[in-house]
Amino acid sequence: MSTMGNSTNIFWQESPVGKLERRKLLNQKGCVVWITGLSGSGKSTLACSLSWELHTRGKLSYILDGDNVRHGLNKDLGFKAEDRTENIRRVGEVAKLFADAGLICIASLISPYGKDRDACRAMLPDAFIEVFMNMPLALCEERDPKGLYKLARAGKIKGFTGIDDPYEPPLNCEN
Ligand SMILES: Nc1ncnc2c1ncn2[C@@H]1O[C@H](COP(=O)(O)OS(=O)(=O)O)[C@@H](OP(=O)(O)O)[C@H]1O
Ligand SMILES: Nc1ncnc2c1ncn2[C@@H]1O[C@H](COP(=O)(O)OP(=O)(O)O)[C@@H](O)[C@H]1O
Repeated sequence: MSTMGNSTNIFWQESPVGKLERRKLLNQKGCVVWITGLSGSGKSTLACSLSWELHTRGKLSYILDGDNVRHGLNKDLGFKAEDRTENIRRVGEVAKLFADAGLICIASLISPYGKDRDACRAMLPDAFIEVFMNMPLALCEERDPKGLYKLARAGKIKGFTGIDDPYEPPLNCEN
């Protein structure tokens, strides 16, 4: 029996089909590619290219994109620090399930805080590849495909990453 968080008296249920069986069936090893960077740095573009490239090679992948996940699972979350932390925690847990299922899970989120990314890495020993889109703020702001930097500079969006909210570059990424 284990006690975790607010759930008590819960028991881990084993499954007859395990990670190794799934690995054999799919002929691939599940993992998480975690793409972090400023808005406009190219996270979604890279996630899509990678997913397509894997598909053409017969590898099963799935993209968890911050914008998309915020339309459903995380629609209750905003952009204050604790909401971003919860956003990353939930996506980390979902990514862990996908990796356990045998997929190459590509998570594409700003994920601005180092401690939150490190917590996800800790959940996935040997299966977490952190990719930093190391683009200067000025370039992202010049691209501004959604017009959000313009709104943030005009004070119409508060707490925008890189403008008036922090982005902590990774210290231990894989690229
Ligand atoms: N305040 C603020 N700061 C940053 N980004 C904002 C904000 N408000 C809305 N958006 C839009 O939300 C997208 C980022 O969502 P994420 O879930 O990746 O953010 S986070 O990881 O929780 O920080 C981000 O998408 P990308 O441009 O693809 O990064 C923006 O379109
Ligand atoms: N390698 C690249 N070179 C030039 N432009 C790019 C590159 N990657 C992405 N872009 C462009 O930058 C903009 C932001 O890319 P996007 O993938 O939406 O970023 P993010 O998901 O980080 O917000 C888009 O207009 C996209 O076409």
